Amino acid sequence: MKRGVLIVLSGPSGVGKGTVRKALFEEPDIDFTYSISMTTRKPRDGEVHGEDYFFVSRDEFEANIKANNMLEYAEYVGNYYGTPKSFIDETLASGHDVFLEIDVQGALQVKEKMPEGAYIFLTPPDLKALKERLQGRGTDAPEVIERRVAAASSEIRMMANYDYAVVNDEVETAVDRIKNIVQVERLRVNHILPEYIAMIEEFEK
Ligand SMILES: Nc1ncnc2c1ncn2[C@@H]1O[C@H](COP(=O)(O)OP(=O)(O)OP(=O)(O)O)[C@@H](O)[C@H]1O
Ligand SMILES: Nc1nc2c(ncn2[C@@H]2O[C@H](COP(=O)(O)O)[C@@H](O)[C@H]2O)c(=O)[nH]1
Repeated sequence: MKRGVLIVLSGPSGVGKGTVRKALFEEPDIDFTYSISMTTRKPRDGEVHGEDYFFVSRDEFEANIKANNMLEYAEYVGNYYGTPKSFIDETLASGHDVFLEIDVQGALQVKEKMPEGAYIFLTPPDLKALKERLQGRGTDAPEVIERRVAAASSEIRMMANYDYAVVNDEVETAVDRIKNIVQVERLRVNHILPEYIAMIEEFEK
């Protein structure tokens, strides 16, 4: 069976990753499996355990790190965030595409381990717009917003390590750009070749 495509959407906090991901998942021709992250951050109003995140204590998160259960993890503005590993392996092996929405530190860790994925950096039109989006979201205290904007400057420099850059000027345009990227990914030799190798091995038995 052909493995699924691993799609990693990353970029600074407040750029619109969650907004773009939700709009993408509503498209009728999209059938990606979302990887639910684990975090020690407290839930925001309306966030649901097991849907938005697995909300856990610091002790529980650290036990998962020790048990080697995390594909990647990062400490971001005072909290742990990470991707449970077994879910990713099993979903890709079953032929389903997996979509990760994670920060820059985490995305680069995943790229080291799984270079075959599509690494997409979502970028704001400019830093003023980024700050306004964080303020407009109304979920973070002013000092947290300052820390997130400060982190964005160095994160944007890390764009060089990604395969694709998508500007989130308009949500619908960003969604279309990501859909085009995934179509190209399906044509990459590293996605198609393993199926042919398996076919040849079967044929030569
Ligand atoms: N293209 C856009 N134009 C204007 N506002 C946008 C756009 N995309 C997202 N936003 C707004 O920006 C704010 C931040 O978006 P969102 O929460 O999706 O960002 P995020 O990158 O997922 O943040 P975090 O990494 O902190 O979870 C939201 O209020 C959202 O409505
Ligand atoms: N390295 C990881 N980063 C993650 C993961 N899940 C989410 N995130 C990123 O953390 C920041 C802050 O998120 P918020 O929900 O508190 O606003 C943001 O950039 C997320 O994309 C993960 O599993 N690993």
